[in-house]
Amino acid sequence: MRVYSIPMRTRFRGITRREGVLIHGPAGWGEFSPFAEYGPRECARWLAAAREAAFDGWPEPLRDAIPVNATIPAVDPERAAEMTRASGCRTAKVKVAERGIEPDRSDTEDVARVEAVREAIGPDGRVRVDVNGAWDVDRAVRMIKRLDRYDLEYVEQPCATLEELAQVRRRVDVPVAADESIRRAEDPLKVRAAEAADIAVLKVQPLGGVRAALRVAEQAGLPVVVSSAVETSVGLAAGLALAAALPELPYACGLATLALLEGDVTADPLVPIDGAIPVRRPEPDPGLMAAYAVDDRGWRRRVADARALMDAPQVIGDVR
Ligand SMILES: O=C(O)CCC(=O)c1ccccc1C(=O)O
Ligand SMILES: [Mg+2]
Repeated sequence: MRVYSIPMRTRFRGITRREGVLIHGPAGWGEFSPFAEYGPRECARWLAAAREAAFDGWPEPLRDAIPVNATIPAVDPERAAEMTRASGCRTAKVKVAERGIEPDRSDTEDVARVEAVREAIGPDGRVRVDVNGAWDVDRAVRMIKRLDRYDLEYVEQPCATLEELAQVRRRVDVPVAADESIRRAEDPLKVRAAEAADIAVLKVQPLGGVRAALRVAEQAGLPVVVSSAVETSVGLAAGLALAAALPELPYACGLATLALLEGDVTADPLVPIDGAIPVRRPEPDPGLMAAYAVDDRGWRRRVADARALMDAPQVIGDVR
C-alpha cells in the first residue's frame, strides 16, 4: 500500500492537495482516494473499486480511445480560456456557482467564464456547465437561459434534489445531467422514475467499481458520461475502462483531470492527445510514488475501516 499526496494546480472542491492510497494486486494497481469528508460506509464502495482494479481487472474494452472534456474550475476568464486552449479538447466543462461567493457576483463571474471558454473553444466546440447542486429552481432556470447564449451542451446537477432537477428539466431546453443524484445504488431507478435527467454522470470509485458502474448505467437507462474523482493515472485508468466497456458513449468524458494536479505517480500519465485519451493502464513509477509519499497511518485506518464494512453482509447491494 502506497500513500500519495499531490498538490493541486488550482483549488478544486475546496482542496489544495489530492491524497489517496494505491494498492497492488495480481491484476495491477488500484486507487482508493475518497475525499476527507466521506465516512467508512461511503469509503467501502471506493475501496471495492480499488480492489476490483488490483485483484479482478476489468471487462474487455469495446473502444481504444475516449474523447474527453477539459475541466475548467471556477477561475477568472483569462485563465479559463488558457486552460481550455491548453487542453486541446473539443469539449469543456465549466464549474459554476462556486461556494462561498455572494450569488449576484457568482452569476456575473459565471457568465464571464462561460463566455471566455466559448470564445476559446470556438463555435464547433461543446461547452457544458457543472453546478454541483448549488442553484434553486428559479435561479437555475434564469442562469441556464443566460448561459445558453453561449450554447450549452448540457447542465450538470443544477439543483440538489431530484424533484428540483425534474422541475428545471421541464422549464428549459438545455439537457440536464445528474451527478450527485446518482451516486447511491438505488438512485438510478429513482432518477429514471422522476424523469429528472437526460444524462447520467458516473464515477467508478463512488459507485464501487467498473462492473458496479456498468450495472448502474444499465438501470439508469440514460446516456452516460464517465467522470473522474480527480485521481492519479491509476484511478483514471479505471474510468477509461468503464468508458471503454459501455455499449454506447455519445458524450466526451470528464477524465482529463490530471491537468488539475501538479504531478502524477506514473512517468507516462493519462493525458489527452487531440481531445481523447488512449485506453491503457500505465504502471506507477517507484521514484514518483516515493516523491509524493506521506505518512500512511491515517490512510491505513481508513482502509481498515472501509474494509470492515465491505465484509459486512448489509453492504452487499445497498451501502447506507
Ligand atoms: O467531470 C469532470 O470533468 C471532472 C470531474 C469533476 O468535475 C468532479 C471531480 C471530483 C468531484 C466532483 C466532480 C463533479 O463532477 O462534480
Ligand atoms: Mg459534477
